[in-house]
Amino acid sequence: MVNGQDTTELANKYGTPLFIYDVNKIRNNARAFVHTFEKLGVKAQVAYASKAFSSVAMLQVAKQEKLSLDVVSQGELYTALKADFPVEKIHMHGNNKSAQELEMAVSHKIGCIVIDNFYEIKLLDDILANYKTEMDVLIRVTPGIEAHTHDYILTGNEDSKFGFDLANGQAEKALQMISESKWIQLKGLHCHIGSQIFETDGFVMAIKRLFSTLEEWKTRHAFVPKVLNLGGGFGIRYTSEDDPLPLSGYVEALVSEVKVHVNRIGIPYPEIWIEPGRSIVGNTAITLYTVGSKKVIPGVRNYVAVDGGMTDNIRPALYQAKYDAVLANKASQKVAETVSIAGKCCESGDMLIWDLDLPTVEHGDLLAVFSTGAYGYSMSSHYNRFPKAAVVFVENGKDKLVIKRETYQDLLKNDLSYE
Ligand SMILES: Cc1ncc(COP(=O)(O)O)c(C=O)c1O
Ligand SMILES: N[C@@H](CCCC[NH3+])C(=O)O
Repeated sequence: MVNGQDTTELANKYGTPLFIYDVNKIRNNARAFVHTFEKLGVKAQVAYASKAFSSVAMLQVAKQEKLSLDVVSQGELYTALKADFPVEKIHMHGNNKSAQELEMAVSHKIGCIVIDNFYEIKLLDDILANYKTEMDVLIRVTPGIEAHTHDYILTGNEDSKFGFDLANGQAEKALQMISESKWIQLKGLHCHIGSQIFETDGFVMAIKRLFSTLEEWKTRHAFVPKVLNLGGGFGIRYTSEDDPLPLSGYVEALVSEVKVHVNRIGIPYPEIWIEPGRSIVGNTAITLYTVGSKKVIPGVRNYVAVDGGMTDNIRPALYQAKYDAVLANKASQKVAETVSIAGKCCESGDMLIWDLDLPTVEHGDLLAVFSTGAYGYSMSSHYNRFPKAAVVFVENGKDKLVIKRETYQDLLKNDLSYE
């Protein structure tokens, strides 16, 4: 069941593979962040990192929950505009923002641009001069933190494609360049150390480094931040190996560490912004698949293949990410075998789960994979020309289709004949 709905009926109604989101859970996650800041009396913005899962319906929910929004491309911004998201609450990221992306952000008067590199400072300044308008920005810095997570989702280390390094003085150079601009208004600093992080030590260490820089900048440049954006990255539970904090725990750790340093260096408490993606949507969805073929290699492994795979969930192939699953139509039956779940792409690496204990698996069973709400649909592809899956929202026991399953016509809509 998902929020009172029988998943086997949803599979009949919408087909598989199918993403099913529990919208009440999305709202609860969003509120856990917002309410904790309110309880602690800290002015904050909780910006949903829409890269985790962006669609018009999802951004409408984020808007209803009074969240802000992090976008990293024109496509994500376009989706936000179509969802009628309040523009002043949209923040734009990107390590290679194009002139068109920046112009779109400027012409729609979005709330803030997170500056990532020197090239972008010049580009943005020229665009703003052209539009004769100002824009609030944050400088994205890399504090030199090696958070405990997969190398591919580390972002706050010195050797990173993102942001300005604090230690080698590049961030300070960016501050100087920006202060010479008539149009760019520096509000503060941004830092995101990585994703799927469980311990608070990495965040605490990053805040320490930010404040040792801010202490120097206060003396050297009389710079006092109005905003500190501490990014996202809060870990969630995929399998029993994961032990995340409650969402409030991450916020409490950030807020109290900032308090220590604000008092130490004698500046007013800044607004705290965060950018959670995974922790808002990750544990709110399952993916339903239909079981097809089974290959038993005696003494080696039992492969069970489903009607999706790396095209709707690249995370196991890309980061060796682990997932848990059950047979939705046999949820109360006893475990009878250990199987490995294969996708249907023409790739040996297209495996969703290794060594999963299930009841006897048969053709036509429904496999429900848990915690697929973040970076599943949003990272899906058309490899082997598989149409993208459908997405259903369930709220208060009612289901609603929010992204249609792609058709073969959709797949070919940009193909032109060469005859
Ligand atoms: C700048 C930035 N903000 C926010 C996020 C969201 O991270 P998560 O989904 O782990 O909360 C990411 C992704 O890692 C990111 O790169
Ligand atoms: N896409 C990654 C996380 C990186 C997110 C953006 N910086 C994941 O699935 O875990």
